[in-house]
Amino acid sequence: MSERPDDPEWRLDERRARIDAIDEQIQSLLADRARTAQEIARVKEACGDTMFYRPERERQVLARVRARHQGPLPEEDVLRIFREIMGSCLALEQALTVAYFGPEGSFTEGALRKHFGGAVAALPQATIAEVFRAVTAKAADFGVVPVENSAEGIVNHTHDLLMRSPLVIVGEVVLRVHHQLLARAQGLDEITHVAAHPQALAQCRGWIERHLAHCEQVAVSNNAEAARRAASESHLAAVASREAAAHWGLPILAANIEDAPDNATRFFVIGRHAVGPSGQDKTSLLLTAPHTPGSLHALLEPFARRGISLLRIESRPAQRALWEYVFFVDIAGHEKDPVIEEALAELEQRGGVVRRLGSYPQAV
Ligand SMILES: O=C(O)C(=O)C[C@]1(C(=O)O)C=C[C@@H](O)C=C1
Repeated sequence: MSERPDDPEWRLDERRARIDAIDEQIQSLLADRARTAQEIARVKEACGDTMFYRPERERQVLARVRARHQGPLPEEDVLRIFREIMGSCLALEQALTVAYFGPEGSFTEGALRKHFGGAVAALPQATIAEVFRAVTAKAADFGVVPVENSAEGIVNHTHDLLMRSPLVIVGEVVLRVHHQLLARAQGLDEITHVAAHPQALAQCRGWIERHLAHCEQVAVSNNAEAARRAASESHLAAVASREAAAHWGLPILAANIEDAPDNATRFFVIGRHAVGPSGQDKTSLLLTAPHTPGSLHALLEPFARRGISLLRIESRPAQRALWEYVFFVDIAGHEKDPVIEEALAELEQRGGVVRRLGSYPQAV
């Protein structure tokens, strides 16, 4: 090895030696952190506490990472690395199984990995109802289901299941959604059919009208299924994710074809046990109001009077009587916050609360 500082080879070797030394420190700190998580597990066990996964604490750790962040790595990348570290530490405490609306390569799996990292066992389910069933039957510890899309609105099926299920919401995940056109065809003119979930077709309506006006649109149960078909049918293109392209070895004929560039999907993490406050929480509620003038106003007024922010309100048929509606309401804060406790007690007294669906940390 040359020793001259102006020699490029010497400069490269010198910096690589620095990276080797830094890696050694990172690895030793990671082992320290992992051993500390194991100690935490023993403390929890000693108190008879079997809740090893603590979404509220994870939210606080990630909020600290974000507050400290100064680059040069992108903030999203640093957050992802810390999520993985926590996920691996948690796996030393307890092996988790998480059911999700599959199949493999679906956006819901992407949301699961964003939230839990790579260390949990992921269990794909054919329907959203199966995800609820797996968690209720303890075949999985948690479940991940889609809730709403910024372009197409709410996922009705998830809301109808939440209405009937004893499970609680323990987390939310927001995922930027990009759609790719996948096909084995050489060019767009060879394609005769374009397949996807109806919501994905709707999210790419403009692009499809401009570039695939000659094609028949095929609605399928999910985009991963569309990709599976595109892998064997050469004149069929699928609208699906990059993960699906990799999974089926399909070329991407056109990238990011969604009409709205800020297209995002929100997911709920569902579980059997309530989550404590993190300091940055949301509470989801199922409310009802009689068919009388001003009843919706009266329902929301206890929140407004106390300065509690209303984040979302959706109405759904109550499934009890024709034209009876329930409201899915998200407010800022945790149900244990004194002002929220007060507002809920007032509403409960009036019969306005059907169910508390859960308090959970806001998505990072
Ligand atoms: O703080 C805890 O309770 C831990 O178990 C440690 C830890 C972490 O790695 O930081 C791991 C898992 C929990 O979900 C939250 C945090």
